[in-house]
Amino acid sequence: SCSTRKKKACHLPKLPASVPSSRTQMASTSPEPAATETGDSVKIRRLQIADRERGFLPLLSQLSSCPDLTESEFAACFADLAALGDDHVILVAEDPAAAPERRILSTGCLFVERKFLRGGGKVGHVEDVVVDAAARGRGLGLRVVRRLVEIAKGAGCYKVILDCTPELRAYYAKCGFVEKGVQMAVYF
Ligand SMILES: CC(=O)SCCNC(=O)CCNC(=O)[C@H](O)C(C)(C)COP(=O)(O)OP(=O)(O)OC[C@H]1O[C@@H](n2cnc3c(N)ncnc32)[C@H](O)[C@@H]1OP(=O)(O)O
Repeated sequence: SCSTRKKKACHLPKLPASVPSSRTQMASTSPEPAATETGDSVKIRRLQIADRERGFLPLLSQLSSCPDLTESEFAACFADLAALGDDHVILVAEDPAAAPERRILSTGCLFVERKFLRGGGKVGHVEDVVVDAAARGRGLGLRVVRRLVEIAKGAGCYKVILDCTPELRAYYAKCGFVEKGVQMAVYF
């Protein structure tokens, strides 16, 4: 939970040289696509700490339970995740023309898992993909997921996997995914 993270965040190890020390923006792995890619001004970039004020949490709450976090709780979670560098990438799509508190229109996350299998291989996990209800059907979900997959490929992952509902099969097929295996879970 974030309260656990909060405690840990006070004792973060010194970051390796490859991880930028910025406390406000997570590390970037490669250049972002041109802002005009889809013919509008929406730009895809790494999560910034200021995105708390731009509607990031209300957007996530369209996906699952996401109670508000205070500024310091948000900062603690951000610091914990930023310390994972390129192993935990959160992308957002920002519309600079929207109202300041509603600028984050889409988000998606990539977690890179290291394995002993495959000679110390890596697997990318795509999580927490959501597009604001008013901005769906404009290709934003596709852009964010494709970008996450590109980042996973660039990081040396041999595959990227995700869990979703049956209704989302067609969407993820458009993003390049094929159905494989069965999803199982234990909830606490
Ligand atoms: C791993 C996870 O996080 S799973 C959770 C996914 N998130 C959610 O379910 C949250 C609620 N839903 C959403 O946020 C959005 O509807 C998303 C993310 C599923 C799709 O985002 P959008 O921006 O609307 O999708 P986008 O416009 O990029 O669509 C890309 C293509 O997929 C298709 N598509 C989009 N959603 C769906 C759907 N639910 N069913 C079938 N096809 C779909 C589109 O028609 C489009 O196809 P086209 O290129 O032939 O026109």
